[in-house]
Amino acid sequence: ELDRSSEDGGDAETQGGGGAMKADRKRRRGSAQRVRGKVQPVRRSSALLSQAVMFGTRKTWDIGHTPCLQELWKTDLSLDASSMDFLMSDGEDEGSFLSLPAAAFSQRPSLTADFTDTNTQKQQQQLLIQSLQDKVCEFQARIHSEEVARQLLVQHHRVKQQTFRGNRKLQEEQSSATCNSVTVLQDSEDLDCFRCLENEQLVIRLRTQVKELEEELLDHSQEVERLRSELGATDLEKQLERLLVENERLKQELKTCRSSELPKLDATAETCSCSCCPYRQDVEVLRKEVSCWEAQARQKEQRLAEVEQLLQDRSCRGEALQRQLEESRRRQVEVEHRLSLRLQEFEDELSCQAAMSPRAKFVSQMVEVESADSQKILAEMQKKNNALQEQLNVQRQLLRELETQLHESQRTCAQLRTQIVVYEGEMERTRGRLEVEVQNLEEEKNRVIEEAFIRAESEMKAVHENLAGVRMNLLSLQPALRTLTSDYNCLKRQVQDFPFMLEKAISEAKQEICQVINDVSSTNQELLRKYKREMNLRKKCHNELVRLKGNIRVFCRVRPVSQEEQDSADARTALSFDSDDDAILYLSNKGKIMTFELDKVFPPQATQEEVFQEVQSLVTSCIDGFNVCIFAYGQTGSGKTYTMEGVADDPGINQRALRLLFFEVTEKAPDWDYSITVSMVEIYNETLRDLLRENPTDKLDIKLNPDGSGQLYVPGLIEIAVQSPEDINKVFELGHVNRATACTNLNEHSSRSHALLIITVSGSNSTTGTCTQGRLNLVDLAGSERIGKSGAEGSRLREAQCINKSLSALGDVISALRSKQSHVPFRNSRLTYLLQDSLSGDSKTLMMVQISPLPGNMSESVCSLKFAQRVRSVELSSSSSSRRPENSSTSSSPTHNSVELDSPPVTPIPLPISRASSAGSTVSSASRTPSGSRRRSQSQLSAGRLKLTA
Ligand SMILES: Nc1ncnc2c1ncn2[C@@H]1O[C@H](COP(=O)(O)OP(=O)(O)OP(=O)(O)O)[C@@H](O)[C@H]1O
Repeated sequence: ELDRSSEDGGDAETQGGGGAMKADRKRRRGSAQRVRGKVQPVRRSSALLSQAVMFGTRKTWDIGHTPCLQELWKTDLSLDASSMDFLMSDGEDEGSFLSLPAAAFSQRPSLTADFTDTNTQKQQQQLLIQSLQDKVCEFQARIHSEEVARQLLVQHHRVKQQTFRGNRKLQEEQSSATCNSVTVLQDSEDLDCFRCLENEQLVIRLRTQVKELEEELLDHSQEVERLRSELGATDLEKQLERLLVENERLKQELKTCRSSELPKLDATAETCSCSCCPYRQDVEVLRKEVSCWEAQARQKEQRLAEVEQLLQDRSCRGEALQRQLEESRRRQVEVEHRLSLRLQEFEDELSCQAAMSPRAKFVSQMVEVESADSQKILAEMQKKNNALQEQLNVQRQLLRELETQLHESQRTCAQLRTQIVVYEGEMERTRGRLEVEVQNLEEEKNRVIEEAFIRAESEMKAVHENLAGVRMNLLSLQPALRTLTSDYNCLKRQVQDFPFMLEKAISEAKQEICQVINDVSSTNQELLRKYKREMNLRKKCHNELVRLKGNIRVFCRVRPVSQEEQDSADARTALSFDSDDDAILYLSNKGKIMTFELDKVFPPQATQEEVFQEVQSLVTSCIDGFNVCIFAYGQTGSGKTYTMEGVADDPGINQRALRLLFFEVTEKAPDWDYSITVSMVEIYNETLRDLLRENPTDKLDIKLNPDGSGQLYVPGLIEIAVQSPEDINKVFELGHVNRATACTNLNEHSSRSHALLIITVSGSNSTTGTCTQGRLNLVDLAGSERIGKSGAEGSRLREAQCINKSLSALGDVISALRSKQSHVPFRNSRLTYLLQDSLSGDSKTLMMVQISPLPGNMSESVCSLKFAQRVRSVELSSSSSSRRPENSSTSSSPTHNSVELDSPPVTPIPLPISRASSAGSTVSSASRTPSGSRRRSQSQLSAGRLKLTA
C-alpha cells in the first residue's frame, strides 16, 4: 500500500474534484516517506484497520452505551434531576456522560414488574438513544471544525512559505548581481540556504505527519459513526428488545394458560367435588403437575433475569473500553494541538528570519536545533501512536472476548427458549391429557348416571311389585296384627309392672343372699371350730400314739462287721435276732445267752432309711410343738456318728430329720408359717462350746431365763435360720470345721465329746392364730467305754471321767423321772442341764443304743444294753398338757414338779444300773413284761387309749 501510494504520487495532480484532495494527501504522504527514506513504515489507513478493527470499534460503541440503556430501562426511567440535566447538557463535560449518577440506577424493580410498562420504556429508550446520537454528532462536528481550522492554518503556513521563498529568491538575485567579488561569503550563504531548505522540508514532513494523524482520526470517527449507524447500539438493544418481547410473550402465554387451565381444573374439581367421585385424586395430581410447570417457568424467568444481568455486566466493561478510547482521542487532539502550536512558532520564526536577514545564520542554527527537537517530538508521537495501536489491539481482543460471551449468552438464550418451547409443549400435552381425562370423566359420569337411572327404574319396578305383595300381605296380616296389638298391650302392662316386680325380687334376693351369707358364715365358724378341734385331736392322737409307743423309746442298732474285722479271727458275731420279734436281741457273753427286749432292734443290714422311718414320728411331733431328744449311745466305734450324721451318700438322722421338717412345713404352708433355726454345740470335759461361732473355743454358760418363765437358755448361742437343705449342709460344714479347729485329732475328740444339733421349729397359724414352738435335740454322745478297760490316764482319764459323769447323770435324771422323785438332778452335768426342758414333762426321748457285733466288744455291748433297759423302764409324765398356751414358746413346764401323768401312774420296776448290768437274762426276762404290755397296749390303742402299766 505504501509503495503503491509512493508510486502513485506523480499521478495525483491529474485527478480532479473530490479525489484531488485525497490524491494530494497521498502525494504528500509519499513525498514525506521518500524524504524519510524507507526506515519507518507508517501504520495507518482504513484499509489497514481491516475487519477486526471495524468489529472492535462497533463493539466498543455497543458495550460502552448499552449498560446505561439497560439500567435506565430496568429502573423504569425514573431519572433524577441531575441525570436529566446531563442528558440535556451540550456534552461539554465528557466525563459526566460516562459517570451517570448512581442514583439514576439505584431503583431496579423486578423484570416481571417492568413488563407492564414496555411501551413507555421503549419511547424513553428511543429518546435516550436519540440524545446519545446527538451527543455523538456534536463530538464529530467539533472534531470536524477543528480539522477545518487546522487545514486553514496549514494553508496559511503554506502561503507564508511561498512568500518566504519568493523573497529569498529575490535576495539571491540581488546579491548575485551586486556582490560577485566575495566568493567565500557567497558559498556560505548557499550553505545557509540549503539548510533553510532542509528545515523547510522537515517542517513539511511534520505537517504531513500531522495531516496523517488528522486523517487517521477522521477515519476512526467515520468508522465509529458508520459502525454505530450499522450495528452500534442497535444490535444489543435489538437483542434485548427481542428478549423482552419474548419474555413478555411468554408471560402472557403463562397467564393465559393459568387463566385457561385453572378454571378448567376448578370446574373439574367443583364438578367432582363429591366424595364418591373416583377422579378427584387424578385432578389433584394434575393440579400438582400444573403447579410444578409453573414453578419451572418461574425458574426460567429467573434464569433470563440472570442472563440480562450478565449482559449488563458486559456492557459495563464495554463502557470502560469506550472511556479508554475517548481518552486516547483526547490525547491525540492534545498532541495535534501542540504540534500545531510548534508549527506556528516555526513559521513565525521563519517569517522573522525572512524579515531580518542579518540574523539568517542564527535562525538557520535555531532551525537546526529545532529540527532536532522536531525529530524528537516526532519520535515521541510515533511512540504514542504505537502505544495507542497496542491499546487498540487490546481493546479489540477484549471486544472479541465480549463477543464470544455475547455469543454464549445468545446460545443460552436459545437454549432457554428451546426449553420454554419444550415446557410449552409439555404444558400443551398436559392440557390435552387433562382435556381428555375430563372428557372421559364426563363420559363416565354420564354412563354411570344412565346405569343408575336404569337400575333405579328396575328397582322401582321391583319395589312397586313388592309393595303390591306387601299390601296383599297387610290385608291378610291385619287379624294377626290385632292379636299382636293386644299381646303388645298386655306385655306393655307387664313391662310397666316390671320395675316393681324387679325391685321386689331384688329385695327378696338380697334377703336370701344375706341369709345365705349368714348361714355360710356360721357354717364357716362351725367348720373352723371343728377344724381347730380336729387339729387338736389329731395332735393329741399323734401325741398319744407317740406316748403309747413310749415317751422314752429305746432302739438298738447293731453295726455291721467291717471288712477288716471280717478278715480277723474274731469275726464271728455273738449276737442273734428273733425272727418273730424285732424287739428281741440275744447276746452270747461268756457262755451265757442274754436276752434284751427293746422297742426296736435294727440288725446290721438295716438301712439309714429304715432307721429314720422309725424315728420320723418323733420328728413331726416337734412341728406340733413338742420337745424331742434323740440320743445315740454306745461305745466308741459302735456307729453313733454313722447313725446320726451318716455319710455324704447316705445321710443319717440329722439331715433326714431336717429335710422331713422342711417337707412338713412346706405342706402346711398355706395355713402355717414356720421358721426353722439350727444351733450346734459341743460338750467336752463338761465345757459347752458353740460350734457355729467364729471362735468356737469360747465357753458358753447355761442360765435361767430372766423373763421369769423358769426356762433355761444359753446366752450368746448362735441360731442360724435355715430355709433349704442346702442351708443345712452349710451349717453342718461350718460346725465340722469349727469342731476340727478346736481339737488336734478330730476322731478322738469326737469320741470324747457330746455333739448336739438343736433344731427349733416355730410356727404360727394365720387362720386360728395358734403358735407353736418345738425343739428337736439330736445328740451324738461320747463313747461309753469303761475307764478300767481303756486304761486311760491323765487327760484321757479326765475325759473318760467327764464322759462317764455326764452319762451317769443322764441315767440318774431318767431314773429320777421314772421314780417321780421330787428332785431330778438335771444340774449334775452340762448335758442334762442343757436338755432339761427336752427331757421333762411331755417331751419325747429316743435312745439309739449302738452296739458292736464283735465278741470282743460284748462286755461293752452288755453295759450299753443294760443302760438302755434302764432308760426304757422310765415313763415320762404326760399329765402336763402338751398344749402350751398360745404365744408360748415352750412346750412343757420347765421343771419336773409340774409334770403330771396323763395316764394312770406307771409303776416301773426299779432297776439299778449295777444290778441290771449283772442281772443277765433275769433282768431281761423281768423287763420283757412291760415291753410286751406296751406292745399289746399299742395294739389296743384304737379301742380306748389304754393306760399302760409297767
Ligand atoms: N450301720 C452301719 N453300716 C455301715 N457301717 C457302719 C455302720 N455303723 C457304723 N459303721 C462304720 O463303723 C465305723 C465306726 O462308726 P462310728 O464312727 O459312727 O462310730 P462311733 O460310735 O461314732 O465312734 P466314736 O464314738 O469314736 O465317734 C465307721 O467306719 C462307720 O462307717
